[in-house]
Amino acid sequence: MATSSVGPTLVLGGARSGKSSFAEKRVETFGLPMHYLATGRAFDQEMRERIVLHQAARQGKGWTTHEEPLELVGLLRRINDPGRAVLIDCLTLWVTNLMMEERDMDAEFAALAAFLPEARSRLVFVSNEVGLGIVPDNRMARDFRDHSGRLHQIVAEKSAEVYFVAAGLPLKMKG
Ligand SMILES: Nc1nc2c(ncn2[C@@H]2O[C@H](COP(=O)(O)OP(=O)(O)OP(=O)(O)O)[C@@H](O)[C@H]2O)c(=O)[nH]1
Repeated sequence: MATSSVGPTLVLGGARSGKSSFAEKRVETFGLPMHYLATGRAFDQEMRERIVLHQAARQGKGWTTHEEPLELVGLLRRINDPGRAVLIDCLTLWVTNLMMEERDMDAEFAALAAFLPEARSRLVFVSNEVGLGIVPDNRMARDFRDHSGRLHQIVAEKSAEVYFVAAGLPLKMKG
């Protein structure tokens, strides 16, 4: 089975850094049917409003939306096709959701790492860089920071391109 000749892209950045819109524009340049894989969950009114705004921003631009908070690898496998671009927004919320469900993080990350070399779709992952501040004072936040950092290293190692976005400006770190 043919794999995409272009490896994944990873786009990291802080909250409201512009990482998602940079990633969306990147996907639009591929000239492929565009799939948006949302890992976010509308757990409160604020998040519901944010999601509605994101959906409105994508409206009419040819995106197909998939909502999958947990089974990221399963969905990526189901829509795996060299004629598609898939934007995964975002890994951070996937980590949050896995932690809430007390999933085996090592097993989940290993499954993603195993899938990436077989990926046929053109993949762009978005994630929050959460490790730059002071050490969080509670265990769960420290675990979240550590899981996110580990996952970023795994995905970056398998990616063809890695960007860091700050203040709307992308810095290319790999590729
Ligand atoms: N369930 C669901 N979630 C969505 C949808 N569209 C966007 N989202 C989620 O909204 C999240 C982004 O929310 P924001 O808080 O506005 O983004 P941000 O990280 O602060 O901002 P940027 O730095 O610009 O990315 C993404 O991680 C998605 O998972 C959708 O159609 N359905």
